[in-house]
Amino acid sequence: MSTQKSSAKPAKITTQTVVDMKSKGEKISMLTAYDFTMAQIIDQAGIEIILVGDSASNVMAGHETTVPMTLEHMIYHTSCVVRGVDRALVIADLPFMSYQVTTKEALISSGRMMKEAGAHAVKMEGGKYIVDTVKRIVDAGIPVMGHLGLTPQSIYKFGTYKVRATEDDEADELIRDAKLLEEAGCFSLVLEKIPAHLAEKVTAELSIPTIGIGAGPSCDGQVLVLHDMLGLNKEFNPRFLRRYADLNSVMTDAVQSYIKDVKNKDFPNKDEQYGE
Ligand SMILES: Nc1nc(=O)c2c([nH]1)NC[C@@H]1CN(c3ccc(C(=O)N[C@@H](CCC(=O)O)C(=O)O)cc3)CN21
Ligand SMILES: CC(C)C(=O)C(=O)O
Ligand SMILES: [Mg+2]
Repeated sequence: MSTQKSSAKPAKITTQTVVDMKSKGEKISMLTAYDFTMAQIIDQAGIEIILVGDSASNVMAGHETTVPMTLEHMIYHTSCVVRGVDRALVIADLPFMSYQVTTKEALISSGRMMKEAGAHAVKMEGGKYIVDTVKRIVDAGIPVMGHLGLTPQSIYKFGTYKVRATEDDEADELIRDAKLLEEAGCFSLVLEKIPAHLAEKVTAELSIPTIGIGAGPSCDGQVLVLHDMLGLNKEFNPRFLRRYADLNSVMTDAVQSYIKDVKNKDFPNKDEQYGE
């Protein structure tokens, strides 16, 4: 009989774990979460990385873009997620304008995310112009995930959410940025909505893992917004999205059954009330 306890939990996932997964050729799974309950479910389901995305701006707060998201709100969402997590690596997006103005501000924002929220790492969008900032944050002991390609915080600069780096000069710039971010100390890199062959090239040229969203199958891992892949969200239909459930219909049916039972006086019944 094995001496290993069958109830033993897998080792906690660290940034080194995900870097090692790339060398072993094991794919990395990542999903977003913004609250305790959802984080607990996906952590227990076995997800390796939970991203507290600034997509909370869209999914939680109902904004059109991620631009209005604040550091205070990201700290709140991240602290909720951290309380639900036992083994996954929790990475928090730094919101727009909490890291771009000065390196000092980026350090303060990252430090608050670690100390007040309990994040294990931070993520920030951008290439060349943030590499010095990334270096300082990594030097301070905070792991950083990069994010290139479609960078939603720059939507007002680009004007669309179209696929990025389809032209050679843009693709070359993305490859240069990816290498700079790796040299600056990023432990991993999100590639969003870029051609699959470009993501394949970046993935082959880097020793840190790439996590793709709309970046094809060659990335070392994949990420989706939880509410999108659960089918909670009916309006968002990009080509890269695969829905694994239709929770919108499940919830609508449940709520309509409840309304019907209340109207028909079928709820509550004898067992669902108190006698005294
Ligand atoms: N719910 C949700 N899911 C996400 O994946 C997500 C967010 N919110 N918010 C932050 C960013 C924004 N992201 C986006 C936004 C739009 C497209 C997109 O493909 N939109 C259109 C095409 C737009 C165009 O071609 O101009 C589409 O076809 O769905 C993709 C990723 C990814 N992130
Ligand atoms: C889509 C992922 C990569 C993200 O940045 C977010 O959810 O905010
Ligand atoms: Mg984001």
